[in-house]
Amino acid sequence: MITMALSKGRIFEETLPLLAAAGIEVTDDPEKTRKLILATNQPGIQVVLVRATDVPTYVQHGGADLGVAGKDVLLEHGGEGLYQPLDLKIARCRMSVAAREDFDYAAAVKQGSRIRVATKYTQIARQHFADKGVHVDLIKLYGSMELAPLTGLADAIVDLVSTGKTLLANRLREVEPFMDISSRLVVNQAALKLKRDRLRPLIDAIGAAVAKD
Ligand SMILES: Nc1ncnc2c1ncn2[C@@H]1O[C@H](COP(=O)(O)OP(=O)(O)OP(=O)(O)O)[C@@H](O)[C@H]1O
Ligand SMILES: O=P(O)(O)OC[C@H]1O[C@H](OP(=O)(O)OP(=O)(O)O)[C@H](O)[C@@H]1O
Repeated sequence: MITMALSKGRIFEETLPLLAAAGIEVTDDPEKTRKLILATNQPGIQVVLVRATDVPTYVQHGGADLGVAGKDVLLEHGGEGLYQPLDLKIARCRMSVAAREDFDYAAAVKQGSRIRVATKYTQIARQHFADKGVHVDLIKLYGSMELAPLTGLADAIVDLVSTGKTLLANRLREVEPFMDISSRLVVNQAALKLKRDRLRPLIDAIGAAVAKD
């Protein structure tokens, strides 16, 4: 059996056409069933539904042979034990610094003052500010990051931006987009060796579907 880990929502939906191009159809709808193991039209391939942030962990430890995860999630995880053969070019967005409209980010950065940044993406944020030589106090959050500058918890946030609607709705300004994000196919390195005959054609078919788009 080949097991693929996907998260519900945009990753599942945007991966479906790539699987279809490889001849794989998921026969259950994750929005209609409470099942976490979904069958496909191929008896030897199943899909498991996990949290987006858990996909690398499942694949790293062999709970799944392969999966789809955002670059953001992979950078936070570290990518240990994972082979990353394909950028699937789905779930595209960017990682940005955002702040209140009245916060002078450029001046704060130039003056070399310490800034307080709230984020779910502490590894990515730490690396970004280290590259800029900016002193930063990071505050780890698990969601609703937009609230942090509005309540005085932080000067700025590091978060994903796509249309910019979430920032706009909360009167925040994108002050520094710094990384393009898309989702990658990740494969367990041991599984790639042991199940190579089945995994390689699957990876190649998905790769061909990405190239066609
Ligand atoms: N607004 C967006 N537009 C496009 N892609 C996005 C957007 N937000 C997140 N993504 C990408 O999609 C991936 C999955 O996001 P999704 O919102 O489905 O899960 P999540 O809620 O972040 O994860 P979890 O359930 O673990 O908290 C993210 O890791 C990111 O790479
Ligand atoms: O720039 P935007 O298009 O507003 O997207 C950005 C938002 O999307 C993500 O959240 P989440 O996955 O909760 O948002 P969504 O599913 O509502 O897009 C992210 O954490 C931002 O809050």
